[in-house]
Amino acid sequence: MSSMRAFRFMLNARSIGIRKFAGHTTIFSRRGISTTRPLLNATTSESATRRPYFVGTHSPDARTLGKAVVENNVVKTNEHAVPNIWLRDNCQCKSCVHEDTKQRLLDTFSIPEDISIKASSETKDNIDVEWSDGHKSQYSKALLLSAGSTADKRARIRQGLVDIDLWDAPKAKTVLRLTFSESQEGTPDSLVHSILKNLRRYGFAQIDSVPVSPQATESLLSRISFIRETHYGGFYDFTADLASKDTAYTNIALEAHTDTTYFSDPAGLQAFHLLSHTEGSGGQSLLVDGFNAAEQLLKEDKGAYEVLASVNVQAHASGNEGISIMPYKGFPVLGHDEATGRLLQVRWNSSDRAAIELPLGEVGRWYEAARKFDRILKRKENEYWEQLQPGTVVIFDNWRVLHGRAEFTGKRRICGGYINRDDWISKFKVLEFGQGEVLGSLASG
Ligand SMILES: C[N+](C)(C)CCCC[C@H](N)C(=O)O
Ligand SMILES: O=C(O)CCC(=O)C(=O)O
Repeated sequence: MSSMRAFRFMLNARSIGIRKFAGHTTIFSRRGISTTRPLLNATTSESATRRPYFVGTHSPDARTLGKAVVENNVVKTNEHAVPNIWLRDNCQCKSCVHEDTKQRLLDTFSIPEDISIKASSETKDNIDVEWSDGHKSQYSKALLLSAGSTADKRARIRQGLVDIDLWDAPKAKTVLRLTFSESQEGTPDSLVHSILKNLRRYGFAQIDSVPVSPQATESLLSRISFIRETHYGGFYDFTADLASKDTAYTNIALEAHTDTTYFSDPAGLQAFHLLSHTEGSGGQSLLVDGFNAAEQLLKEDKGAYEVLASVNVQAHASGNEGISIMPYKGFPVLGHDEATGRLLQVRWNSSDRAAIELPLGEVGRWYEAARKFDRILKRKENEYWEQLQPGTVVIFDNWRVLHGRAEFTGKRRICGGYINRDDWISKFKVLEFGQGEVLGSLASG
């Protein structure tokens, strides 16, 4: 008897139903609704299809192994037939894809449902086909092998997956610091690429010798991508004056957190440049590698990790007059790529947290798991403290690295900006992999 059937058998006659969702089982009975612990080990359909969660420090293997061939007018990648509709829809010729915009010109659903290959041939690197509707297409074998490979391999270029280094405080201190330089055209691409490589590998980058001005800081950030407008404005230059009704605009200590958990799409990058701090002291900056903390939690308490990966939490920004910003749905603290199981995002902000999306009687499970994560985040060896100095810009991946600050006295002025996740990953992967490889992976990634 399967474990699910055994589970159903175990339930008494009064249960009027079971609903499984996201690994949880909710029992509807005359006594009301209760949600059991996630079915971590049961072979239920959801958990069987959900990929195991992992943090992922190694990028997927770039080699596209195996072979792509055409036999009897059937294109195959590693012995699997490639559906004709997909092949025809992904013809890359100039009449099917706009040469400049790279957008599909072909009307996908004008393709006959019974489209077939009338003639075909292959060379070392390509497969050529003539379709039953007379159209001719060519496909690189690399594209076909990539399209037939694992979800993680297909995500490599799309998500800019490169090897990453998890770090604690001692390790963070060894990360190569970068030095600002500027040519006529502004910050050279080589420096931008170095900044983005550090951001992708470590989740943060420190750039020294930046001119101590909002203008130079904004110019540097804009070389990565455009700065995101929010209810705080765009490029920010702030101090402890509650100009915006958020504790960042005060002098109190802020524990390690990620920003903008109240946005459906939290800011991708955040940057700080301390412009001045006079008539007082304190305000040290804190960075914590959320992916390193997640890895530690996964090793120490898999159940707690699963809870933080599966229970959605709401957040809000409600300080400013007439504003109460919340995401369109709740999101888990540990966000994963459903296709691969890879950790993609840490959303952690106790100040801005709103509802926990569990039946009220069940929320203890979330607090228990969150407390364990909080303890890991607050381990001294995980806390990288640095007193920012004018001239140093720190940029960090707000989807991975948490930040905070010590309380301070006196007048402290910081400028910086947010950059969207999709925009900085776009810039990174084009610089890292090259435009050709990025565009070449669109159909298969
Ligand atoms: C815009 N600036 C960075 C100055 C302040 C942003 C406040 C962010 C807020 N505390 C949060 O955790 O999302
Ligand atoms: O003032 C600082 O150093 C950090 C403020 C902060 O955490 C934020 O703006 O999100």
